Parts: sequence; structure tokens; C-alpha cells
Amino acid sequence: MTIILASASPRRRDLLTQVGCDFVVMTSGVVEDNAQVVPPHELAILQAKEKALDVFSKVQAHDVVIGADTIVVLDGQVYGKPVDKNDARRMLTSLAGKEHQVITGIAVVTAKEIWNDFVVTNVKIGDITDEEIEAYLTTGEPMDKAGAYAIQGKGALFVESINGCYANVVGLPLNKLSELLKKAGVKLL
Ligand SMILES: Cc1cn([C@H]2C[C@H](O)[C@@H](COP(=O)(O)OP(=O)(O)OP(=O)(O)O)O2)c(=O)[nH]c1=O
Repeated sequence: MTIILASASPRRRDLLTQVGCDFVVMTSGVVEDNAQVVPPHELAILQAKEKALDVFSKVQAHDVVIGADTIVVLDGQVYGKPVDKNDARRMLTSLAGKEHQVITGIAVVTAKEIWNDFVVTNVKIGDITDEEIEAYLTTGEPMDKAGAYAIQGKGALFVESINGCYANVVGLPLNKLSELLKKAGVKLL
């Protein structure tokens, strides 16, 4: 049995490595579509499942595949990864001074069953000046992050407080993952 992380995200790899998991990475060919008309948490679960199932179709039947999808939700509006600098600027401007939710959907797929769930973390972004947004955009950090910021990077300068799982914001809720892996018969400790 091999544990496979169906993700191109270096953050997810780092988090899984942090907890001593022995795994390999395989990226899925799934194209995300955040415009789907389903509630945000369902969208995150759906996309996590799609990524995991796509990879599962290419591996051995006894393997375990993990998929995840992180979205930012502000007043019911879903923000994925920005398409360009203008989109990132728009996201950061609207997140400033407000609380939003970071939702990660997670799926663990085995030949027997698909376990899935989601985790919500509330994040309050403080006031940000236009000058700070422009400076942050030039770092390039926002471009591959949901909501256009990285709590684990310079984006931490904007985060006033969080309520909930930190790893969830970075892209992989480790406590929830452990719970789902245990159901699939995989123990990390
Ligand atoms: C909010 C936030 C998101 N992110 C990242 C986590 C995810 O990698 C990314 C959201 O995009 P995702 O589509 O969830 O993931 P991905 O495209 O990077 O990787 P894959 O689909 O192959 O698994 O945003 C941070 O790194 N820090 C943060 O503070």
C-alpha cells in the first residue's frame, strides 16, 4: 500500500511531510471550476474528490489517495486562485478589514470507499493600504494561492486573527486528514 497525495501544491507536501507521513505525489489533471452552483463547502469537497479519484484511476487498487481543495469565501462569494495580478488586487482589496472563511475540502480514496469532509477556518484580515497591496503583488506570492494571500508567507502581515485550524488555511487540515486516514485504516502515529 502506498499513500499518494494527489496535489501539485508544495504546501500540502510540506504539511504531510511535517507529520512524518511516507507518501508519493501524483498530480491530477482536474481543471477546477469555482463557478459551479453549489454551496462553497460542497464545491471544495467535490473538487477534492475529483482530484483524488482522477489519481486513483491511475494507481494500484490497494493504494490510498488523498485529494484536497482550498477556497476562500467572503460574504458567500468564492475566491480561488487569482487569474492575474488585477484579480489578485481585487481579492486583496475586498478581503481587507473583513473576516472571511477558508474552506478546505478533503477526500481519502481507497478501492473500498471514499471518505470526505471539509474544514472551515475564520480569518480576519486587518486594514491594508493600497501601497501595501501593490508591494505584496510584486512579491508574486499571491498568484498561486486561494484568496491571493499566503498565511505562511508575507501574507501573515495582513492576518489579524484566525479562529480554527491553521494547517487548513495553508491547504491541508492535518487533524481532519488524520481522522479520515484512520477510517481508511492508515495511522500516522
Ligand atoms: C489561503 C491560503 C491558500 N494557500 C494555497 C493552498 C493551495 O495550494 C492553494 C489553493 O489552491 P488549490 O486549488 O486548493 O490547490 P493547488 O492548485 O495549489 O494544488 P492541487 O489542486 O494540485 O492540490 O492556495 C496557501 O498556501 N496559503 C494560504 O494562506
